[in-house]
Amino acid sequence: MITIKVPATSANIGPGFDSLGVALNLYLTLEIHEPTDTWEVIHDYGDSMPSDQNNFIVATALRIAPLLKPHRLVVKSDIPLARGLGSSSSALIAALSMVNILDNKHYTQDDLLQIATKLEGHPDNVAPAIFGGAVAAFYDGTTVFHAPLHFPESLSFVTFIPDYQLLTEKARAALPETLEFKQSVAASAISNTLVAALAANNIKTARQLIEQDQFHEEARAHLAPELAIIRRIAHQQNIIGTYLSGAGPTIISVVDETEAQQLMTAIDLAQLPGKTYHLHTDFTGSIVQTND
Ligand SMILES: Nc1ncnc2c1ncn2[C@@H]1O[C@H](COP(=O)(O)OP(=O)(O)OP(=O)(O)O)[C@@H](O)[C@H]1O
Ligand SMILES: N[C@@H](CCO)C(=O)O
Repeated sequence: MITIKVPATSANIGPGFDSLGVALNLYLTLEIHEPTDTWEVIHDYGDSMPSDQNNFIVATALRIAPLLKPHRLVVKSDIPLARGLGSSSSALIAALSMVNILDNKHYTQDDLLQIATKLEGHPDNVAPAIFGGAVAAFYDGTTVFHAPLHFPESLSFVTFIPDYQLLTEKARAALPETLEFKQSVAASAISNTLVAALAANNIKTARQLIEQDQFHEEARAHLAPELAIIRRIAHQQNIIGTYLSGAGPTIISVVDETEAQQLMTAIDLAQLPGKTYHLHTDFTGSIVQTND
């Protein structure tokens, strides 16, 4: 049996829209079992999720390798669907890794990134899902350019996951078609300076910028009302900053390890519709294990 393990991811990290992302310690695993006459996908997502060739993982694999031989697959995941934690990206990477193995494609990580980004449309979930850690990336429509993004080791992620879904498609539809030049320059400079501040362990500057997104959070605020609420709660404490994870509705507060529990307690007291977790960076990225 072969097991593929892919981490969750939190994209944008505030002002880094469609560019910055970090892998987190929630995982999807895909077990490839014996060959079968037709595709079988065993999962615990319920009846709304297909269990045959129509399952997103199989359908993605067949887009790349239409003649791939059917197998029995077992999917387990603690990444909630449509919450802004990269569930679709984890499934996509698992599918491509399965093709790589079953069809002997010899894809490199960069090959996986180029294919996954072309399918997903933006690299900020798939890049950290593949490489692990935090990544800065740019996709020009043909090629993905990427580089590791340094996150100070002491930082972790207080993660509020609402109990409702928000499909990325809906959250992207809420975005403006254009952005005025002066605002675009500011939006870009904020993201650039945040990256430099994180790289320099300059927490003071990072704290001033992580909540200054100009690209997407305002346009999506009505779709993820907990962002403003949790920001107000978190501002009572000395944390780095709070942002909309990916396309939402998950809200993440970047905190020093020692401050996490105090913030989680304060968020829980607000009795918002969802659950709070203390997550950490996954530095490994997606891996393939062969179990005899
Ligand atoms: N393990 C899985 N197996 C099959 N389909 C999946 C799986 N995970 C995600 N999907 C598909 O992806 C959809 C969710 O993708 P979507 O991009 O809307 O949200 P997300 O990836 O969880 O969040 P974000 O992209 O903002 O991080 C699900 O509704 C389902 O169709
Ligand atoms: N950058 C993407 C991430 C989606 O996971 C968005 O915000 O729509």
